[in-house]
Amino acid sequence: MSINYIASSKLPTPFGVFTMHGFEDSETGKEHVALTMGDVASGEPVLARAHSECLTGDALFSMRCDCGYQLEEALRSVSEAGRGVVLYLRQEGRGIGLLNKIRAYNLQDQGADTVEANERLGFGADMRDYSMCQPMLGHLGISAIRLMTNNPRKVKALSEAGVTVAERVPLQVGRNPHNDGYLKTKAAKLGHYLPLDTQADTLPTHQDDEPEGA
Ligand SMILES: Nc1nc2c(ncn2[C@@H]2O[C@H](COP(=O)(O)OP(=O)(O)OP(=O)(O)O)[C@@H](O)[C@H]2O)c(=O)[nH]1
Ligand SMILES: [Zn+2]
Repeated sequence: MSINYIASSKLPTPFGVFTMHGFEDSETGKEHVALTMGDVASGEPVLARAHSECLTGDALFSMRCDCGYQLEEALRSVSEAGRGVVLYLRQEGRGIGLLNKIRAYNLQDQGADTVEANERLGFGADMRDYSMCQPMLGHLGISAIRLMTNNPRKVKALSEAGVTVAERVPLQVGRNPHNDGYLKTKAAKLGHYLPLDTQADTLPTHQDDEPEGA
């Protein structure tokens, strides 16, 4: 694993102006991004998200998963805290790539769950690698994070990769009738801290937000 820092720029968003830092993994050619806001190098644990790419959820408004909602909530939370980092990691489809994820979705359309679909295609349930995170955070001067995730395996993997996770911050947003089964499978088979028995629509989505004073 060899992560090279390439360049930084401003990134204005609906949640405020972030600084975008681009990195390249010279072994895989993957291009990763970190968005920061505020003084992240002060030594105090930094509110952080390690977000795995999901083209369908992050960019195409898919309701099959919770990724897009989580990305939006993470950016909003960092902005509200005035300080934080979102790592956008280019490991689509839990590491199997976009086209294999579409193959997996096709199997899910026929009744498989998200884990069974990966396995039928010959992949593990989760093929991700977090070894780029410590070098990216290190470059930004971040020594400890408060990680926004529902995935205890992500906390463990990051810790094993040399990142100090001072705290796990839950990130439960975007449950809807289309992703309810997927979220239940994540809780039952992948160990995510998500309610198993909650009906869809009982967790908040940004679309459900009421205006102030309503
Ligand atoms: N193979 C596969 N990947 C999926 C599927 N649905 C979402 N993904 C990918 O899963 C990744 C996100 O992982 P999740 O398991 O949803 O969540 P997580 O990152 O482990 O945990 P959180 O930090 O709580 O979000 C992204 O790379 C998505 O592209 C699916 O059905 N099959
Ligand atoms: Zn997704």
